[in-house]
Amino acid sequence: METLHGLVEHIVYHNENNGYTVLALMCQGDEVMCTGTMAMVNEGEYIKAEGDYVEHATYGRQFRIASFSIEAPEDLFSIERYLGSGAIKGVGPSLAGRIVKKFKEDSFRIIENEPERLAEVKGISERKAQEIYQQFHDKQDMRQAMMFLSKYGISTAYAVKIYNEYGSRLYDIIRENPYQLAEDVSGIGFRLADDIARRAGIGMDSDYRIRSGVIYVLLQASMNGHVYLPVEELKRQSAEILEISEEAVERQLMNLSIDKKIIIKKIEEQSVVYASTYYYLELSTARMLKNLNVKYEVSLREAEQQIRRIEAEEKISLDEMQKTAVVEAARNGVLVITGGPGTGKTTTINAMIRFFENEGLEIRLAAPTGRAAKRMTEATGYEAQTIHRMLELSGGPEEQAGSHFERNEQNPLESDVIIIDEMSMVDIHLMNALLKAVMPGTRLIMVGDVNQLPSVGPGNVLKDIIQSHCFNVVMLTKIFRQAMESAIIKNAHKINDGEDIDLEVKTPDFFCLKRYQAADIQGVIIALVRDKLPNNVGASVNDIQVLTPMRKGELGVERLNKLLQEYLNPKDETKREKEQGDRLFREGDKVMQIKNNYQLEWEITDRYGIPVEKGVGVFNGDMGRVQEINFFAEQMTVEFDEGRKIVYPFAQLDELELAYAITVHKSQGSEYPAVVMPLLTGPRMLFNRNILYTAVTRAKKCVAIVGSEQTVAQMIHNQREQKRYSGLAVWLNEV
Ligand SMILES: Nc1ncnc2c1ncn2[C@@H]1O[C@H](COP(=O)(O)OP(=O)(O)OP(=O)(O)O)[C@@H](O)[C@H]1O
Repeated sequence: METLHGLVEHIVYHNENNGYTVLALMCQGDEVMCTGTMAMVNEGEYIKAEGDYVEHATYGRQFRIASFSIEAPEDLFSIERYLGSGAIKGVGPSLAGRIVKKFKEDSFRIIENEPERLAEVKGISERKAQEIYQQFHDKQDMRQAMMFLSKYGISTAYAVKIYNEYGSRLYDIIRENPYQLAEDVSGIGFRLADDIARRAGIGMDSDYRIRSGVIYVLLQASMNGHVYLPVEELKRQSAEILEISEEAVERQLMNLSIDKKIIIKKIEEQSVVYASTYYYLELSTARMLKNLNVKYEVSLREAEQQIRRIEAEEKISLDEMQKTAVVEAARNGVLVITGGPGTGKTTTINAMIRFFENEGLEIRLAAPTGRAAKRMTEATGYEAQTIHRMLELSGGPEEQAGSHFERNEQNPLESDVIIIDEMSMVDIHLMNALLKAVMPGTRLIMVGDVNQLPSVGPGNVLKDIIQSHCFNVVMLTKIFRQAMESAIIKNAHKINDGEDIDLEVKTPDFFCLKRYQAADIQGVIIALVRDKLPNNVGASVNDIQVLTPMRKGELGVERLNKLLQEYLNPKDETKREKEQGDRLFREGDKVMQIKNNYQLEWEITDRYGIPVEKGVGVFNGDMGRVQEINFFAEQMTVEFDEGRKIVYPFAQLDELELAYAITVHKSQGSEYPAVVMPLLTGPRMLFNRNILYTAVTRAKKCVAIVGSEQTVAQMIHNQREQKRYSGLAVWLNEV
């Protein structure tokens, strides 16, 4: 380790998120380039830096700072320079000069201890003197806080957030109840808080710890799609992660309930526990949906006449159920249309659009994902948006809390009819947000396939709405002749009905290559994706999607991605790589965003690189390609659909994953020209009908199964699904 003392001459780069800084330091007349994690450092400051010189491939000799501290400037010139550096807002070089001229070496002491005397300087009012003191003080406060927090192993990025949230209260909070952080500071969860608590010497049986742990378990459950947990399940899981007894957990449930952090309810004779927010989310969703369900007087005779006209114009003859769907859509505030592939959902939507258009009503179409919206637009010739966009999502500084929808109860959508496609993917959060923006008097038509996997986010919205029996539901069951010609659609329906499919016949659009060793299967997958399928289906290698039920194992997402990356985008001197934990990203890689982020900004540029459109938000399941890795700026640029480019600071790369292979769960709502699916062995919970059905229905032109035909048969007959705890159907019947 070496020590440098010097003046921060220039800050070349500073990443707000993680504190990573590149700066030029003047040390005895020499300029030294330094890099390091520094939350708070300003041009014009003196620092003492400890670290080592390293040789950087591109930027040459640099000093890598391991730790640093701010030193008081020694001479008048330096004091003046610091004050005038912009570190204190409202003090520029000339004012700094006047302050130093007046107070000389005493300048800092005066600012700190007798700030009122600053007003003796020309151009400084009493108020300004106070402001200068405040800023000077805040800076020192913050520095002190950073030092304190670093003792608890808290990174600079979190330290800044904690400081901004609590100010000087942070000392008490860290010492007494660091679990508070998990509630207030985005990005800090129970695990991290627990770690801090351990360092602060807080006991395993602390009340705060147990309460925070219980909330954490409920939050984890919501990430697995549950809106609540049965009380027994909650006690068991909490006791397990907290390593304490279930009785100790039970004692805190009452306290949490008194504090309104949780709500305990009875559902079908069973005691269940909700995190409060989820309870109110479900309850208000139920209320709003019920309020929307008004009946409209529509004469059946006139409606049928209308439909006949549409049939003639569109040269189509609607099936009885399709006609019923159109009539019911006109008569009800809320309508659900559900059916499998090829049962005429899109055709029905089209007929409805014509029907409402003829009535002079204003219509809006939307779907939960960008891809689904795009497909809806193509199929109807009517512009469809994502639900997020329709509700005018606008980002804010804090995840979730700061971002909000411009369209809500105060500013509802002005539309007579709203048609939502791919409803199975809508979770309780999005449903609630949607309903807030839809006023009674608007017709809401929800279209989807209830046999698809439920939404990734919590809730079982479509299924619950259907099972509540509170609304009109039209089930389309007939598969149209044209659709019948597709082996994909035929087999999808067989799978859904629990019938075996014939894997002996190989058709170009549906075949099974039998292999019984994982290594063989891997080899076949590579050959299919890289060599065979692109030509056969007329798509690029990147459009062909490997879907697997699992994450782990030789045929799980993680292993397959490493393998496919090696073969489809191999190491190459011209492609930069970035390792992040156990992931390796390479320029050109196919990647997927794995959580909703309402803040990340995207930009679409024209061919000269000039931005033509900007926006915020990237969502769980969005796929893109790594365009550039930039080590100097510590960031990676990913290009998503429609050319939306997003710059990820390296610290945020954990929101991305390779996507050559993805789980079937993540594929919901997307369609691919060809789907390749390894199916050998795996847990029964994942190798079920629902998963197979969802995977098969993602393919437009070709399904290639590689593995064991017996596994396929077992999946068709395994109706076991992962249970989802959600109460929407119950509240729909109670409100
Ligand atoms: N009433 C009808 N008479 C004849 N053909 C129809 C009728 N309704 C739909 N079809 C045809 O059946 C096929 C499937 O219809 P459509 O695309 O509307 O179904 P879908 O349920 O939206 O399917 P997917 O979920 O696969 O998109 C299409 O080729 C369509 O032209």
